[in-house]
Amino acid sequence: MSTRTPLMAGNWKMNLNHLEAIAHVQKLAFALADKDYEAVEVAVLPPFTDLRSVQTLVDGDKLKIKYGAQDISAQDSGAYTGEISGPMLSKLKCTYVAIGHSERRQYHHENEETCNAKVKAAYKHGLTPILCVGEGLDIRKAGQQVQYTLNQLDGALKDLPAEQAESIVIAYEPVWAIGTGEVATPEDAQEVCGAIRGRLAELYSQELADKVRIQYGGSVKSGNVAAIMAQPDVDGALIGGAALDADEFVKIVRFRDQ
Ligand SMILES: O=C(CO)COP(=O)(O)O
Repeated sequence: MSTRTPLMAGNWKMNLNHLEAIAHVQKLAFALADKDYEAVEVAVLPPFTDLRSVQTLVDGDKLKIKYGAQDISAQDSGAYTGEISGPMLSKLKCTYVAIGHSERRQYHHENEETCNAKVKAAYKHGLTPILCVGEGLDIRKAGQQVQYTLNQLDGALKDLPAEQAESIVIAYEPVWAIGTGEVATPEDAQEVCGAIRGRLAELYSQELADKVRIQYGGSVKSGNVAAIMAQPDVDGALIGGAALDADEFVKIVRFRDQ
C-alpha cells in the first residue's frame, strides 16, 4: 500500500481571468471539506495573471488548496520580455510549477535542455516542479511510448540531486489523450507510470522512486478517474478541461466515491 498522498491538480491553461479565478476557487473552497484535503492534495495552476488573486484568497481565508504556475523562466531576472521568474512565483507563495507541458513543447519549442534548466530554477526558488512528459500519437502507434517518455525524463532530470528529485512530481500526459476525450486505458497509464518509477529507481534509488508522485493527465473526468487511480503507480491526475468546472473537479478530488 503506497503512502503517497494523491495530488489532484487542475491545469487551467489559458482559461479564467482573475475575477473568474476568484469565483472558481471560492466554489472549490466552499465544496471541499477537511476530509477531502486529508485524503488528497488539491492544487490549481491558474494563468500568471490570476496568481495574485488566488494567493490573496488562499492566504486570507487560510484555504488548504495549493496553487502554482504553468511555467517558469530558467532565468532569475533580466532582459527576458514576457517571462516570469522563480523569485516572482515564490514571492506569491506558489507551491508548484508545471514544467515541459506538451503545449509548451509544441508551441514554444521547449525541449529536454530547457526543461532541465527550468526544473533546476524551480528548486532554486523553493518551488516543486510538476514535470510533464508523454508521447505523441505517432510514437504510440510505433509502440515506442515507454522509451520516448523515459528519454524525456532522463533529459529533464540531468544532474538533479536526489535531495531535490525526491520531491518532484511527474505528470505522464500522452499527447494524443490531451483535450481529445480519448483517455488512455488504465493499463496504458500504468505501463508508462510504472516505467517512470522504474527509471527513477535506476537513476536514484528504489526508496526515492517510491516517494515520487506520478500523475496521469489526458481527458481525465469524474467518470474515468477512479479506474486510473486504481493503478499502483498512478498517484494523482493533472486535469485540464474538466478542472474548469468546479463541481466536476470536486468529483474528481473525491474519486474514491465515484
Ligand atoms: O493537458 C492536460 C493537463 O495538463 C490535460 O488536458 P485535458 O484534461 O483537457 O485533456
